[in-house]
Amino acid sequence: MSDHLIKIRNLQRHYHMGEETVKALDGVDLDIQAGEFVMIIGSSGSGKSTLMHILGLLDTPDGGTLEYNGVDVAQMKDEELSSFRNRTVGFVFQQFNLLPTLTITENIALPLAYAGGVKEDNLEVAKVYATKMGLGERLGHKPTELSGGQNQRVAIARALVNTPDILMADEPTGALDSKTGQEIMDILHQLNREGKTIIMVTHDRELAETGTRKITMKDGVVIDDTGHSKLPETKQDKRPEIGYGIRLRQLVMSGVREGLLPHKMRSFLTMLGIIIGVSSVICMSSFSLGSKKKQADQIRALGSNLVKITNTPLKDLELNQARIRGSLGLSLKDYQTLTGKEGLQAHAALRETPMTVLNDGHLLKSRVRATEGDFLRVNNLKLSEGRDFDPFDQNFAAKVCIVGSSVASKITEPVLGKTLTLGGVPYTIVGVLKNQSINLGGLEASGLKDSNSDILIPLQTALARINQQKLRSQLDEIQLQVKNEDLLISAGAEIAKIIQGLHNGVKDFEIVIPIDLLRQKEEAGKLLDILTVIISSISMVVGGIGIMNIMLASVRERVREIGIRRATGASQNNILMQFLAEAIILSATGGVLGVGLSIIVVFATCSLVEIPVVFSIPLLFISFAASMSTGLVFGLFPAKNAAELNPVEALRSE
Ligand SMILES: Nc1ncnc2c1ncn2[C@@H]1O[C@H](COP(=O)(O)OP(=O)(O)OP(=O)(O)O)[C@@H](O)[C@H]1O
Repeated sequence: MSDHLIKIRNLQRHYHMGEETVKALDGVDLDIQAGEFVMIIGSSGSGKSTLMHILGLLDTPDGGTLEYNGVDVAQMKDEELSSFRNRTVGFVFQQFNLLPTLTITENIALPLAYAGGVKEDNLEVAKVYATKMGLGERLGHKPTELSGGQNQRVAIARALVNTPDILMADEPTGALDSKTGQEIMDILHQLNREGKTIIMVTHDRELAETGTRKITMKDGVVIDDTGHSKLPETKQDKRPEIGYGIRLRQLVMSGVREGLLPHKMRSFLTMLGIIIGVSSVICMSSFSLGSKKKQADQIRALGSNLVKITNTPLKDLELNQARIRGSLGLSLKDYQTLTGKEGLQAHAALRETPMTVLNDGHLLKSRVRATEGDFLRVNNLKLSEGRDFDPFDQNFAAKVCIVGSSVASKITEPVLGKTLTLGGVPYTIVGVLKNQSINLGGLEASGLKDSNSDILIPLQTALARINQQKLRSQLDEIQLQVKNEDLLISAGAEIAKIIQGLHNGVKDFEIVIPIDLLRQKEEAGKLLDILTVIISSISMVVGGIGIMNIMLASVRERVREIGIRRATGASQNNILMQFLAEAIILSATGGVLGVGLSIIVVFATCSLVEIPVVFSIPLLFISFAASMSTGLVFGLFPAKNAAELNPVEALRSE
């Protein structure tokens, strides 16, 4: 342990400006003991402030050694240096160096925040110090609302709040009138009497005489050193040791208050890229999910687990060749063969039978379809009244029909039992179908149609009437409903094989699996999804660049603030985290606004175009996380810039 509080040997600090080298300190040797009141005097440019900055560990020497209580500060890392500035020294500057956005209590509490204190406690301690300095009435004021003398008292309170061993004052009365200056000097002398070591730079020769020791500098060296008597070291109350570092909540709050709130419009515009990126990806995904769900629901509403075998109408030569090769087109035999297979839940056969339909002698626009099997069940059709065809109707080719809801609406009540004339032959209405309100936009290729304008007749009745058409295949469609949706594709392949065999290899049929068509559409839609992600990512990158740009500007604007924070004990890490927190808050707020906006847009649009509202919850979280990461990635460079600023240069900036 050294006898001296401070011991410096051959201290050098040179500034290089082009060819020229300014030797601000050119070999200073000095020992300072605890309890001294050291006045440093000298002409302008003699190196006083430079010495003070090096003593306060705000600047590093180019040569020589500086020891505090025998510890060489050259060995200290940034965290230790910052902790030292925070706890061992307190600075008072000529220009006060208070943060204009903070109240005086908050300014005084700043070193406590970097000492890791709890905010509420910090403010209480700060109030005690403010009151000690006669500022009890002005606790909630901002520095711009106080006089120069009051501001300097705030600065002294801030310097003392962490009960440092040494107070360093650089021209503390320089910006004050003589009366106020005297008051400040009285405070410093009182502090010295209480045991505080004080090192003060001054131009004032009279003031210089009031210390316990006077050091005169010229051209970077000490030319005179008078009056240093060994003083009894006084014990000072130390604050209990607490972990060094600032709390995350305080970092976030200072980011919001000093970085974002003073520039609300700028902050909002900066967020726009993120808002657009996040909301566009969520909206596009919701629209795509919603329309997929709607189409899947529609397909299921028209009969789930369906495999349809449709007859391919052939013409002329092709038709003749097919018949010569032994294929009669889709036939009852095919139907009977297929329905004998396992794994089916229900089945139906269908033949389109275009006919003129007359109701009471008036033409009725409709589609006549001859059916066999569980046509109603397979196609998810329900009867609103009457009955389905029974085996008797089929076996005896009964002239009965079932009408769709819109056909029924054109017939005078009661509909059941009425007669319609189909192709000149009267048919009795035995059943009426329930209305099927389904919008088939985009899925016509699946062969799905609503049945409201249909008139169904028994297949055997139709075949009995039109058997003479030799070249026409018996059936237009066979519908099979399989038990297990997962087996649809394999069932389709198997069915194709069977019919190919029955048709002697003639490919005059087609297998349609409606739900598979939807899957194929989804596959095609993936390109759009990828495109959306790419566009959103570009938007995020643009947003990120916006954030980086604004953060760089913010760092440039706040260089002095950074210097003040460093002087009160902020480490490089604290500054880095502060600006990073600010960038992340900016982007995360953009993310939240983007998510909020997308929810509004999705609800509004979906209700307008009648698609179900579907959100991918993981995507909401992913988009938000992506926005936060954008802030992290693009905020890192400006935050690093801020952290690496030289504290002295930062303090000197205007
Ligand atoms: N960042 C810098 N770059 C170049 N030269 C510098 C820098 N900082 C200080 N100097 C020079 O170093 C010398 C000492 O400066 P310093 O500020 O320590 O003097 P001072 O005695 O405190 O002066 P004053 O009383 O006018 O404040 C001066 O010549 C100054 O121009």
